[in-house]
Amino acid sequence: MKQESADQSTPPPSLSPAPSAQPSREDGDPQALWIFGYGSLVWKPDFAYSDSRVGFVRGYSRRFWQGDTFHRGSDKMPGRVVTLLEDREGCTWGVAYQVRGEQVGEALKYLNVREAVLGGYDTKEVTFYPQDAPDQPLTALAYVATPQNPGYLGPAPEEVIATQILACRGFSGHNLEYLLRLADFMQLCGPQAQDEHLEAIVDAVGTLLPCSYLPEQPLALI
Ligand SMILES: N[C@@H](CCC(=O)N[C@@H](CS)C(=O)NCC(=O)O)C(=O)O
Repeated sequence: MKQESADQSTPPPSLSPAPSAQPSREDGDPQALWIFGYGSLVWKPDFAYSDSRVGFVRGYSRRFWQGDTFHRGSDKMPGRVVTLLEDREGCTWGVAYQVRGEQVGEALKYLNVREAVLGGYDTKEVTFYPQDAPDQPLTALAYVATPQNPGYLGPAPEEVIATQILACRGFSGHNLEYLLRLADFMQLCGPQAQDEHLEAIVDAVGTLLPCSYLPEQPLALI
């Protein structure tokens, strides 16, 4: 699933902040960039940033349809991680991180390895709506695994996805941790943030692990 690393140390021209899409910046930093996270980036960005906002993107649904043979799985037992599926009715909650100045190149260089080279993700421009100011949308960069990438697994019944998640681990930890940290984030976002696909997989995990207790309250993992 490894991809040739493209030179992604500078943002695509289309992401040069358009004045209408970006709040005014005190220092007029032309290199400021927003990066939208909706999977592990939600709890583990692992790059320096200047600001972060909880919010959502419209027109996409989150799905555990990307295979992962490095972070949460292996070549023999690929784990499942999330990608975005274009869906006119879809809405996906996550976190947008603002990187500025030298942070931009450092973040893009790091994410190119973590997401593109190791994860099979491509970059895509999305419109992000901050939870606290949905009338002031931001242009952001998202990492999306398309069906054309070699690690793409595609749709499967949530029970099958849960079974796969329970059986896999990789260099970043168990696939179940990935699922539960994302579920925790969604619980913290509040009742307006729903993700039926994620909830169905967590429920299926609870059914498959009758001995385990999945608390109603967030696990406070993040
Ligand atoms: N691009 C999505 C998904 C990112 C994601 O989960 N990528 C995997 C790569 S396959 C990763 O970084 N995993 C690190 C981990 O599982 O701790 C996001 O914005 O969060």
